[in-house]
Amino acid sequence: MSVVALVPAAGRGERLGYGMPKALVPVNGVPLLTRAVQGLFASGQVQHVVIAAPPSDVDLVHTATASLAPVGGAVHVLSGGAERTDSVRLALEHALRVIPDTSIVLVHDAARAFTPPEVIADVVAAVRDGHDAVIPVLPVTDTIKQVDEVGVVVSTPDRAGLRVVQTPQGFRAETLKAAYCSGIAATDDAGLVEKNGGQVHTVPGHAHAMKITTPFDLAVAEALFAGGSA
Ligand SMILES: Nc1ccn([C@@H]2O[C@H](COP(=O)(O)OP(=O)(O)OP(=O)(O)O)[C@@H](O)[C@H]2O)c(=O)n1
Ligand SMILES: C[C@](O)(CO)[C@H](O)COP(=O)(O)O
Repeated sequence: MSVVALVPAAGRGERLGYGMPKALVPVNGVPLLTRAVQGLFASGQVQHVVIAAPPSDVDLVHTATASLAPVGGAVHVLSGGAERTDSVRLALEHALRVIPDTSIVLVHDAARAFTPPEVIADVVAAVRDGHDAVIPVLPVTDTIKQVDEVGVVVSTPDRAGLRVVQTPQGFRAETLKAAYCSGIAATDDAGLVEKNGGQVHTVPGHAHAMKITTPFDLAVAEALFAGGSA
């Protein structure tokens, strides 16, 4: 039975503004996507990685990542979609078609390139333990306000019950397939499972699993990972 990681990597990276697709942006010489795939395989739990690549760079991504797979595993590359959810859907369909023994599916943003392999292994372990859907989370450290359309505060939710959500998000393959067949929308994959009536379990995330979104995030990553690792 295979653990397959889907890696949505087709975003344009407009908020980063680097002038190339964000997944290909190097941090200290190594592209974010390469780092993300290396982390998945370093967890020791993942056999196959399916990358939804920027449509203009499918061949380049294939060449850059093919050799990262361990013996018995493989990296698959396809063209991503217009939105993140389209990219994940395409990668999931590909995985279920070409890797028939897929039992556990991870969905992991290329933009979370520095996620520690231990977090990835913890997510897989929790799915193996019987949870249908598992997400890594961190506590919220700022006070959060809900505001209306003109910026006036409406309420202050109790942050004790709030969590920041990271990836990889892990699923029983059948659970994720059912969620994507439901036709509902959400900003993360576990949100689809939740809206489809499923239960989502949490495990501790890690600060290094931050999503590289802005130039500030990139500068933090370059400083933290200068010379290899923090
Ligand atoms: N059509 C898309 C959009 C996003 N992603 C991926 O989803 C992850 C999370 O998206 P985000 O960090 O928001 O990336 P971008 O969409 O590239 O960012 P921006 O909104 O700034 O353009 C990234 O790994 C990104 O490559 C994708 O595969 N396909
Ligand atoms: C999946 C995700 O990374 C969890 O935090 C996040 O929802 C992706 O957000 P995006 O900015 O819409 O890509």
